[in-house]
Amino acid sequence: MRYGGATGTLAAQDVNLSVHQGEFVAIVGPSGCGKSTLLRLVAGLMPAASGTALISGAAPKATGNTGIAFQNPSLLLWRTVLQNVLLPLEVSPKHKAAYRRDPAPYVARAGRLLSAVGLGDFVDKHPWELSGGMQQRVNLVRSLIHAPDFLLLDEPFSALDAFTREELWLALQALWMGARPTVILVTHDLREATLLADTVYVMSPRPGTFTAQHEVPFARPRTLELTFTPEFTDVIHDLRARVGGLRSPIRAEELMEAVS
Ligand SMILES: Nc1ncnc2c1ncn2[C@@H]1O[C@H](COP(=O)(O)OP(=O)(O)OP(=O)(O)O)[C@@H](O)[C@H]1O
Repeated sequence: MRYGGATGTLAAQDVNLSVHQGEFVAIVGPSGCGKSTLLRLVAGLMPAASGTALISGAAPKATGNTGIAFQNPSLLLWRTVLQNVLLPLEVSPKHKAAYRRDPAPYVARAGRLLSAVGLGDFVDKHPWELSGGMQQRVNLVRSLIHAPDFLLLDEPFSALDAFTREELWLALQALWMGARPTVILVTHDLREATLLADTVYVMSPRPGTFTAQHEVPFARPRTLELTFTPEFTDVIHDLRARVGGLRSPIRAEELMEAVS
């Protein structure tokens, strides 16, 4: 994928990824390496300069039952929280007819999901009345409202405090174990990737390509306690070495000189 024409930024190159139905994949890598670009291609939001993304053998848009929660919540300011969450149902080929006929079961599901993420009292608020972390939770719920078969998540927990984030990890794990959607999660958090994923892929700096693939060996359901065990931290250290070796270093001394 290249942005801005033939001489523009080459964001991702030679990216080959096969995800099995029901698999949970996490993608980690240094900032700006092309992770979000890959998700946009898989979501069918833009065409690749070369190569293809296929979901069950078809172009991404044709599948119609994908849930997307990207980094910036992009909620519609004039709609309430509930109306924002219900938005995918207005366009989902699988659900829009049933939703128009009888919205009540969908509204009930939205209410349950919002309560589950601690937003039960905010259904009638507008996005500008919410904190950044609350908006991110609405964004996540919106991606789940139509019970997607395929879920694309781009740092969906990044604006949350550590405790809420951990709770939502467990909620997402429970949801995945129940409904078994296929998930691609982009994250900077190696603990999050290792807790949630079957397979963690490491991306190189831009132009991004996969440099390592790590199968996570732990049985589910995985607990937060697991993340503090030596076996788990061994995996984190291994991933950290692979990602850390790829990052462009931040030079603390130069930074201090520059600001002084
Ligand atoms: N719309 C765009 N137009 C031009 N260049 C872009 C655009 N979007 C992304 N890029 C460039 O493509 C490269 C990859 O960006 P991308 O957002 O995919 O990275 P990322 O790995 O998701 O980064 P981060 O982890 O910091 O969110 C970056 O160099 C970025 O500047």
